[in-house]
Amino acid sequence: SSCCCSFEDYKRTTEWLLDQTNHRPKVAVICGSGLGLLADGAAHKQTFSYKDIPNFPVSTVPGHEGRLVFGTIEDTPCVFMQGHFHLYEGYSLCQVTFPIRIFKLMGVESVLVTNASGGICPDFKVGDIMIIKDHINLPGFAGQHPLCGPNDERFGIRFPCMSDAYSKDLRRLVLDVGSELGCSSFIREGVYCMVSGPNFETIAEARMLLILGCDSVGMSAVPEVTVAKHCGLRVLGLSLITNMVSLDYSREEKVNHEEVLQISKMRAEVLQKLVTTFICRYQQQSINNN
Ligand SMILES: O=P(O)(O)O[C@H]1O[C@H](CO)[C@@H](O)[C@H]1O
Ligand SMILES: Nc1nc2[nH]cnc2c(=O)[nH]1
Repeated sequence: SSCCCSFEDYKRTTEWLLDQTNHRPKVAVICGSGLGLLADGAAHKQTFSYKDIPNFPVSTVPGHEGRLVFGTIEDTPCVFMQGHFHLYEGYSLCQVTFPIRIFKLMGVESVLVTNASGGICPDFKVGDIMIIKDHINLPGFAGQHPLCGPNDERFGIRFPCMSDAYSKDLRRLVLDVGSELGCSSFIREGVYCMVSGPNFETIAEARMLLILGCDSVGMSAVPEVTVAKHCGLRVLGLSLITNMVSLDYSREEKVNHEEVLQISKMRAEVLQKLVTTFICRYQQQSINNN
């Protein structure tokens, strides 16, 4: 899975966007399944359909609007991806992570990745918000990795460190904001595991993930976070637990995407409050380096 996008491709898209908008975002928010609403709190919005942006992939999954929204949260210039891309859609990981490098070239400093995932940790409940502390890149173990192929030093080094992929400062800040908003009872921290999907886990797979130390499982985030870390962006990851993964053969519940969307729409408002307040505090504290 070597990279299919050249530096010129990234540059062309970046220049096109810089030409079309006066917004100069500092924070990028990636909205996961059913979480497009996170952009609603922004002012001075300017929206682009993915299909109109040169080189951009388009969204093919329900719950992903396929729009790039520029706007401000208080004084912070932001860009929101309403919908992101997945390996299971047939995209290469280079396409999946294409927007991250565009954000980098536009001057973004921090990326806030959100998504929906299934709870593995038995203490979790549906509706919990898990701050991603670390991840397991399962497709990466098998060579499905966004940084495979020639390394472009203009973005980052050949062998990036991943032990600090999720900024400690940003995690602390979102925990503080969460407790200030009275959300502490449903904010968790944990390890997110990426699988390629598109099927949900078998029970044996879910049990394996539990043994491996995963707290939740989903089909996104990890490629974007990896590419963001590679090019020096700070990362915060928030995963909404939309369902509990069956670990037990006696359980009758069967997960489906409609249920995932239903829970994320139900919790989007809370998550929006958390994200917008986080961005305000982020700006106030102007955390400059990790
Ligand atoms: O990770 P996001 O896109 O938020 O959504 C998660 O939910 C979808 C499955 O219901 C998959 O796309 C999975 O990755
Ligand atoms: N792989 C996976 N992705 C999800 N996205 C939302 N819920 C789930 C889940 O249970 N498993």
